[in-house]
Amino acid sequence: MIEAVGLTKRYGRTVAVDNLSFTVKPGRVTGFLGPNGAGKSTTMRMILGLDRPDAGQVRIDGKTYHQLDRPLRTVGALLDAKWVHPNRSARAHLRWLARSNGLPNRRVGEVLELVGLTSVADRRAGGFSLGMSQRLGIAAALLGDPQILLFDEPVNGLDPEGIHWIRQLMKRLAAEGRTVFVSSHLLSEMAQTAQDLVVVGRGRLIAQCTTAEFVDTASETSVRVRSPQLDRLREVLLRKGYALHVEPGVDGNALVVTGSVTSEQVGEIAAEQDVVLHELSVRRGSLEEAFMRLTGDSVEYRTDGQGPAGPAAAGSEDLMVAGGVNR
Ligand SMILES: Nc1ncnc2c1ncn2[C@@H]1O[C@H](COP(=O)(O)OP(=O)(O)OP(=O)(O)O)[C@@H](O)[C@H]1O
Repeated sequence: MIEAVGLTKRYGRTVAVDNLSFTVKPGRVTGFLGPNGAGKSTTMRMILGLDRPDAGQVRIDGKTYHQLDRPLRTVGALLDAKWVHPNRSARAHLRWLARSNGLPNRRVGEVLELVGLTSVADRRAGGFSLGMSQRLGIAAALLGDPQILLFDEPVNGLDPEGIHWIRQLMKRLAAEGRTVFVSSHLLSEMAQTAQDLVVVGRGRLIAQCTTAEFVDTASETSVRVRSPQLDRLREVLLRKGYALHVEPGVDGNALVVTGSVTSEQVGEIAAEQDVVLHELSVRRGSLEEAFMRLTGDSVEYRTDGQGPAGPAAAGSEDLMVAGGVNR
């Protein structure tokens, strides 16, 4: 369990992390999401005692990192995959880490096997591809068999096979009852991996909830309907005040009904009017859509030429409180 309370970190005039409180539970993968510069790496560094908070605190199983007797046995982290002496082999690097942390040498062979690096373990780590370096970083994080794992952007630059491997590994570690906290920009990746989310913007908490709650509250669900009597259905729905648009498709035109609408409502209206339906499907919003909606105003640098945006939008927070996302 990781618990942050009022965590704050300033660099000169920049407030990198601003009164941030959240909890990361065991047995689940928790995604740490936020736009560039939102304070994710700074938060991870404070969890690991690498940066000192200006205010607030963060505890790992009730203790600060510096209070842990054997830190590597409690918490393992992948922060920077290239943090390894380039002339050392993967095995030598892990042996050195094991020795300096009082961990048994046999763990080196075990973690090399676990991350699939056994066959290249005696090669110079400096010649490793990014994917191999990520695996070595993960081997180092797992060396002390910790119950808590932190991964900062673990899938950055990886090919689909590497991404799939990391996704499965994180799920397995959580299924073993460990606490897995992982930051990423890749929303579709997080949607497939994380059960819980901590979402930040400009150092402040935007939401802490399950991934499903986040998507449901912050993005729009719509109903798609196809019918040989589409014009008639469209007319009735418009008369009843539904918002909709026509969507051309390979299987003919469809109506997409938006707003607070259920497939039951659309289906019943069609039945009342004796309109034959060929399709009635619900489309859920994506994590990406929800994320853009809630973090849109807290993006530090934009590509629309407007430069730095204002502080984390009060509007976003209103939306969350209203929707009950922020717990
Ligand atoms: N050592 C530092 N000195 C000065 N400013 C810093 C330092 N580290 C981070 N910052 C600033 O603090 C803010 C948060 O940065 P941080 O790297 O924690 O964000 P992030 O969410 O991890 O971003 P990214 O997704 O781009 O990695 C940014 O404005 C950044 O420029």
